[in-house]
Amino acid sequence: MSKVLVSDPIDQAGIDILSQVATVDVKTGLKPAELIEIIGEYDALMIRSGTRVTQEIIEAGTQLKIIGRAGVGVDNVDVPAATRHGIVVVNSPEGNTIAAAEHAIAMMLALSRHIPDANVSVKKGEWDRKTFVGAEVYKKTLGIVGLGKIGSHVAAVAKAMGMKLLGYDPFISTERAEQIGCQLVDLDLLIQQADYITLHIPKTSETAHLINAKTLAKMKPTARIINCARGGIIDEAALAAAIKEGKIAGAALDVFESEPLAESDLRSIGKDIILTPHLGASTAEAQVNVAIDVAEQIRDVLLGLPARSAVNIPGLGPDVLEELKPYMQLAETLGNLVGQLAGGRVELLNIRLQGELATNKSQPLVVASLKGLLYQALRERVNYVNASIEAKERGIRVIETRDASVRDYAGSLHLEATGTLGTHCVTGALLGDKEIHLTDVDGFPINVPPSKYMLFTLHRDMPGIIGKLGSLLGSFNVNIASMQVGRKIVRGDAVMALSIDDPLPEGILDEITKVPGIRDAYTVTL
Ligand SMILES: NC(=O)c1ccc[n+]([C@@H]2O[C@H](COP(=O)([O-])OP(=O)(O)OC[C@H]3O[C@@H](n4cnc5c(N)ncnc54)[C@H](O)[C@@H]3O)[C@@H](O)[C@H]2O)c1
Ligand SMILES: O=C(O)CC[C@@H](O)C(=O)O
Repeated sequence: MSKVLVSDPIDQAGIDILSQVATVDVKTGLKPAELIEIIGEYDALMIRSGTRVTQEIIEAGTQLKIIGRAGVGVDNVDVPAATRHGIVVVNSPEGNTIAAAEHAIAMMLALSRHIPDANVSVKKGEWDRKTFVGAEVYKKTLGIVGLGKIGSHVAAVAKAMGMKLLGYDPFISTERAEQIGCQLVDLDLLIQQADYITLHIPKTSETAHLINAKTLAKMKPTARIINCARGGIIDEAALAAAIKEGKIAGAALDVFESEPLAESDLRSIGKDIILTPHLGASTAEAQVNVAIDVAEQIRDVLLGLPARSAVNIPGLGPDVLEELKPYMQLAETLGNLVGQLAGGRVELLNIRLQGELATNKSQPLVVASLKGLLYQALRERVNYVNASIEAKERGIRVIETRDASVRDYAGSLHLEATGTLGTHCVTGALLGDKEIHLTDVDGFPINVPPSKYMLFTLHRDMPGIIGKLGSLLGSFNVNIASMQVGRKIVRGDAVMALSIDDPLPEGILDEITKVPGIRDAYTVTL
């Protein structure tokens, strides 16, 4: 049975799902060295934002197949290192969207009305109504930086409260911004005009210290800024100074450059700053959502199925996966077959998407073909995550082409592998949308489903040859399950495709090629 380590607090709903397929150990608060020591036993690691999954941990996780982040941000995982090791990294892109958006709105209102400090004051026995005079958000301008999932929900709620919306997001269109009800502007204008600024962007090299002493100096003295996205997008020292010097009116922060927040000037600011300990996703609902979302993906991957939100499998979102799943299996089978026919070291793989497949996304099919091609060399170590990297490292060049005019089948895939021992090609299609059929081998038309053990011969189409091959196989106790000949012209060259019940015994291939008329023979295991 597989083993899963849960190293941050995760809702029980997720643990229950994992327990269906694995032994689950919940060990929270581990130090990096403790995690390194035990990670080698586990097939999967499930985390929230508390565990930092470094390259060292990934290298120690020799059995790891998947890292599941119960949340959105994967900045606490070394994703490139996971990719190099063929480990799938999944997240829950939408499970905590509402929770994070509502936290940002709550922060904005709490900051405007000084609710946290007023609450503390009353609890201390005071009745001070002067100190806590606030500001309304109605008719004020909210500048939203990042109009993705959370930013869009913040926009909808803020609009309903009568706020005017400005948005900055270089990756969305004006039309999308209009749909959200935001006027798309550049960052400078947003910073200068907004009464409230809320950040909903990832932390990247471009967004690190996006809000700094210079940008803070351009804000209105009455402006308030909210960060429920990622620590480090705001320069904390510059922010503390700007509030203390009255350059801006206040800030509400849920995330920090370093978490937990250590000694910081931010703590010494009174009612004009609100600090929460990374609570954006901490609602009962969001924790159930993300735990279920990620646990289901870990379960699926441990069962050998694909994950729907893998961040390091390019182009393989749930919609694409649903549509292409049967074709991915076809691509993998053809890759495996053509790799074995080519033998030696493959240097070039030509992938042609034919018929209706020509209009589909090609990247997942390329990845699946490469996974199949590399299977003989790498076995279980190659997967959808690292197939492209492994191929690149082996110097395998990939060419993709499309031909919508091929209409023999609704959609078909043609793979041609050129290597040190020559060139071979195979074509396959799906029958009834599911069943894989080989429809061409080395240019000869056939129509056979692939089987685990197969034998292909290239021979002259002449009387008696099938009988001779059958007798030879019989003398080695090899049972033929099915056989088909593909030829272009009568008594010309032909291909024979045989499904056999067991692997071919050692030495028999040489005997087969000695049969008069048989030029070549290949055995494959699929
Ligand atoms: N505080 C929390 O607990 C909590 C919870 C959930 C998410 N988050 C964080 O919130 C952020 C937003 O999450 P989301 O789900 O909305 O992500 P998302 O991917 O849906 O949206 C992010 C948006 O930012 C935009 N963007 C990227 N780089 C930008 C840049 N340089 N300038 C302006 N816009 C840029 C993207 O185009 C995208 O539209 C992430 O950092 C996520 O980790 C925090
Ligand atoms: O795990 C958490 O509570 C925080 C999650 C949040 O930062 C996220 O990116 O989804």
